[in-house]
Amino acid sequence: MTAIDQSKIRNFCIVAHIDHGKSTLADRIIEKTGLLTSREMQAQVLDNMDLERERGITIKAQAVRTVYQAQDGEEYIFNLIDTPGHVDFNYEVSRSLAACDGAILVVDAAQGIEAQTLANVYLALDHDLDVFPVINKIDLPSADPQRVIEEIEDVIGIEAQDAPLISAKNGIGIEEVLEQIVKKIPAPKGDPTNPLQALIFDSVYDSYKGVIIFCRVMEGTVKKGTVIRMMATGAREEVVEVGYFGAGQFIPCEELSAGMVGYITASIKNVKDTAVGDTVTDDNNPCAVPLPGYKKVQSMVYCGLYPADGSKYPDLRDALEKLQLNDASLFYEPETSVALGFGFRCGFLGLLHLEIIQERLEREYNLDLVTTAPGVVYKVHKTNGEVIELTNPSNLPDPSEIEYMEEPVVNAEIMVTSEFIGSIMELCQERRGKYLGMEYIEGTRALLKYELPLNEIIYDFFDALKSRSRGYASFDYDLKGYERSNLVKLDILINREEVDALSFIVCADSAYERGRKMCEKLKDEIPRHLFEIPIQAAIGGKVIARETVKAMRKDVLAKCYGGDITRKKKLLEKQKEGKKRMRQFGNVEIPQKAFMSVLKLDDKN
Ligand SMILES: Nc1nc2c(ncn2[C@@H]2O[C@H](COP(=O)(O)OP(=O)(O)OP(=O)(O)O)[C@@H](O)[C@H]2O)c(=O)[nH]1
Repeated sequence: MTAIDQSKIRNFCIVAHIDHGKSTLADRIIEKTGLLTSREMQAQVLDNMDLERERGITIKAQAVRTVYQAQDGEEYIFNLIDTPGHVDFNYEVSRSLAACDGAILVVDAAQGIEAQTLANVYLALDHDLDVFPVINKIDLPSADPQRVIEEIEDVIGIEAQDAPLISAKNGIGIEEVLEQIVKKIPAPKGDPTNPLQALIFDSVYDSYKGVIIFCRVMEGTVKKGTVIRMMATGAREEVVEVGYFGAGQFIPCEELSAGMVGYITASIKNVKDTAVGDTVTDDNNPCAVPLPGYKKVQSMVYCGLYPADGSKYPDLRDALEKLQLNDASLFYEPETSVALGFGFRCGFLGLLHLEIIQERLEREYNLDLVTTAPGVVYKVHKTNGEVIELTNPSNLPDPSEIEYMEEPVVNAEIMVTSEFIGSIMELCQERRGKYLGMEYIEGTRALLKYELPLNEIIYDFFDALKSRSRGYASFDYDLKGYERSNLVKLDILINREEVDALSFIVCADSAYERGRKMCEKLKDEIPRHLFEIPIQAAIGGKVIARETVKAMRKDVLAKCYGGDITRKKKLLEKQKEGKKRMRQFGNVEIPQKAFMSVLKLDDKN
């Protein structure tokens, strides 16, 4: 097969605020375009595809190739690269954008620009992508496309007068979007005869093929037999297959050359070797420098994961190992807790990432988990000059050994309608936010800029934001760096014994308040026992708050007058079920929910 004409390739992504219709538009684009160019059809690549179909690969690809027959009579290859839609994955988003030459900006015709629209579009413009807007959901009665066009021009400053007005849901205006992709997104550049330089923007593990690298070739050519080297990780392997992904399957091809997007397999065993953002080069003819922008992923949020049933520890270890095969940003190491026994300290990109992993462990691996409160990474500067990165509050050195501590802070942008500005500012203030400024957009909405400590937003900030703005606020943030702060460790004592898994780090100014609320929460969560249970919050041995769970005999059958044995059985079963989720600590049983209770302390929620 002869090389593909670079001028007929378009590499792009779709950026949008959540729910503005990105996935629906992507589906429509794929639906209205073909799988192969007419020349490829004759070459019978389809034989290879059946093989893939038999194996039933169901990996969701980060990049889909389709072929569009344009109005100028030419065939264009579209590579649609997916970008994750959540701030937790901002780095992955930036690498996906770096693999594109242009972006479609989808904006909801009724809602207009939102915080994520701005964050994503600025990210795309930062990567020098050509961005063109599309107004979606024009079928909605509340749609006001003209207002949204003006908003895009005023706020973002890009031309929007000829933006296609579409309904992705009803398939209206899609043809115009396809034509604009051809006209407004530039063809890729790069020389196929240069040394290989390809950007990894995603990789997935397949038990049969090994790691499948999704990449954009910037310079040079890669084919079966090329010995490739990942420049940052140093991994080296011979290429087994190259190809692209289309119509739900992997389609092998002869080579990937400059400007193309596709996949490479090379019997690599671990996604850790193929880090997102790394550069693939030819080991025998390497490029001079790697592509810019590579960053090692860093966990932002840590928590302890423990099996509810201690005997399931090996199962949890196996499950984490399997998940990590496919998720290089998941970190874990064994730890022990006095309260919870053997488990793991795990690191995540953010709370959403944590929730996804927790959910997968529970659903796919059938594990009952106890999760300790998530926390951020603190930097502890000790008096002897040593700096510790603290991921588990229990490991905090003795206060006499601490010179000072630092915590991560973020730059946050909150978009909100004017009537809620007051209550959102109040919320940011409560969360130790530093006000940076405010911009009005279209008169009725404002973009608030705050600097906030990360540990104030990983808990219930998003929920609080939503409830205080009746769902109207949207939010985006970026890690800024570390700042010195007056922090203390708050310990919780139940029945006069410290429960290490409940300790957390908190700003000294709000320690009293947090301690009090925490005790109140725990009082509600911990069931009554045969004896009285004091719940105390303490800093460095000094008790600052106390609640008591009164003694009571718990008789679940008390409600069952009459002799309905099935009903009794059901209740006893239910109680047994509840038991599994409890942790025995000393004489006290603590339900799993209690360990997460530090998360929801906002009164106004
Ligand atoms: N009325 C109307 N609804 C639409 C249109 N396009 C998408 N939707 C709906 O809007 C919702 C969100 O659409 P998605 O395509 O999932 O949005 P998204 O931006 O991909 O959202 P995330 O995947 O959550 O980031 C879905 O319920 C769609 O059915 C449209 O043109 N008109």
